[in-house]
Amino acid sequence: MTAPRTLYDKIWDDHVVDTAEDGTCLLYIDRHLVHEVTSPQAFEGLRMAGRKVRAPEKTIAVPDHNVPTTEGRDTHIDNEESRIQVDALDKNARDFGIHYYPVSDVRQGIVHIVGPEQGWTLPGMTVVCGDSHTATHGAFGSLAHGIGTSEVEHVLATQTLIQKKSKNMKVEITGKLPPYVTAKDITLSVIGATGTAGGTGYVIEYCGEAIRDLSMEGRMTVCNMAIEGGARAGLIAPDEKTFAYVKGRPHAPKGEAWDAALAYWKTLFTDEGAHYDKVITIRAEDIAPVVTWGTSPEDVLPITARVPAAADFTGGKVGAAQRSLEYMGLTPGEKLTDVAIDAVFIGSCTNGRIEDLRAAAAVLKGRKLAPGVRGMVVPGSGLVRAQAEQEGLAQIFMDAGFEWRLAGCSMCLGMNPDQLAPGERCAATSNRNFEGRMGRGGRTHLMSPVMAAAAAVTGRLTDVRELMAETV
Ligand SMILES: CC(C)[C@H](C(=O)O)[C@@H](O)C(=O)O
Ligand code: SF4
Repeated sequence: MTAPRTLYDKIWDDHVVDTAEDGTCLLYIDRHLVHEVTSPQAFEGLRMAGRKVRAPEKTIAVPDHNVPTTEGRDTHIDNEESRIQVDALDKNARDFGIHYYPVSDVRQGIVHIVGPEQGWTLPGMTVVCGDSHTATHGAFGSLAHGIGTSEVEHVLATQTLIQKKSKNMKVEITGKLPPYVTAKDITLSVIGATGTAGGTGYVIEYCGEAIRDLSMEGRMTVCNMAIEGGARAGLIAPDEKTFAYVKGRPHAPKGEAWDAALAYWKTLFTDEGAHYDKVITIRAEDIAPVVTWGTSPEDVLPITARVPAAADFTGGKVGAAQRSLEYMGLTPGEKLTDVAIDAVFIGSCTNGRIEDLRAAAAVLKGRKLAPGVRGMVVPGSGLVRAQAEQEGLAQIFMDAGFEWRLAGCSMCLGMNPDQLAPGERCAATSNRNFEGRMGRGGRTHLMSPVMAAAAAVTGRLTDVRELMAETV
């Protein structure tokens, strides 16, 4: 009998090619996702060394960060730096013969939305990308994490990665989520409880009834933010929902290969009695719709709370809270629901999938954006966009006064024309509220799609449960 193993242990063991004396391993990589920002030097390195991409059939590229989300971007991008990066990806994809979804392709979108959608992300795989939110793919029970540009080159050239194993952490969410409390509230609440360094050195496995109850899209939202809690990766054991989601996707196995894959995937769970180095348990019933008030994703509070004072904190956090409050332009003691907003952003790899858009549209149906508030909905991929149009969601957003955009990272980070003006305050469904993240001087409050939609209607941070208790 082998010792009981965690899900992470199993995936790790199945990918080790070689182990050095100090425990460092060479891991085989099953999928390498590539975007325009972190790949140009890596491809340049290959060119200079006269090397090829080792496994072009396992390498998938898509431009997402720098692309404008308005029409015309397939023929021209105004910003020179963005244009150079997108053009370089076009050329590298062609020259090295990897899979590619250019902006003109309806399948283009945010890399972490495209991978699962196209069936590139499968249970039990190792998935890497030069991007921290690669953690998203862990929702399938795959070991997925971000890598740096020199590692991107290493994976391109060898299809392997040098890694040290992390420790195991279990985050269990017991019980059932209350109404209007979502996957986003789970993941933000976990970070609120553990802090942005709480997961440092760990791979988190999320489990428990509330996680099992989530759809695949909700599970992706949870794993997406594992990195915001400092973890190397987030994982959820695959189950029938996972298999149903994957089945029939363009790059999922078919026929006998499917049966063989399924038999393996069913072994991907943590054995009874396996050891976790750290365990955190949260009751789903205790999770409220939350928003962030500060400039770190750990600055999380229930929407029913008031803006904290720096003095409420201890140690280094006192100064950090003071700076956050100043940057965010907030007054201690003010009710969060009294904080007025200027903009609403619905999108990103955290919450830019079809279920997110359905949830936001259900709140916005028959309602309008508050006067003076600008709203933008940016689907996570061209296919999500097409689906939302077909279901009539796009019309609901436009009727409410939102701009309906093309797919990309958009406002989530200020690398493209979608940005906040200095001082503008935004209710956002993305994952980072850092200073200047959405544009210089811009202020970001992170929340779920239903909470962002509720804020859009009232023009201030809002408890979606109260809004939905009113009749339209
Ligand atoms: C640009 C990219 C390297 C970056 C990341 O790694 O996460 C971005 O996606 C982000 O969300 O900040
Ligand atoms: S949507 Fe935001 S978080 Fe996700 S990859 Fe793009 S920039 Fe990073």
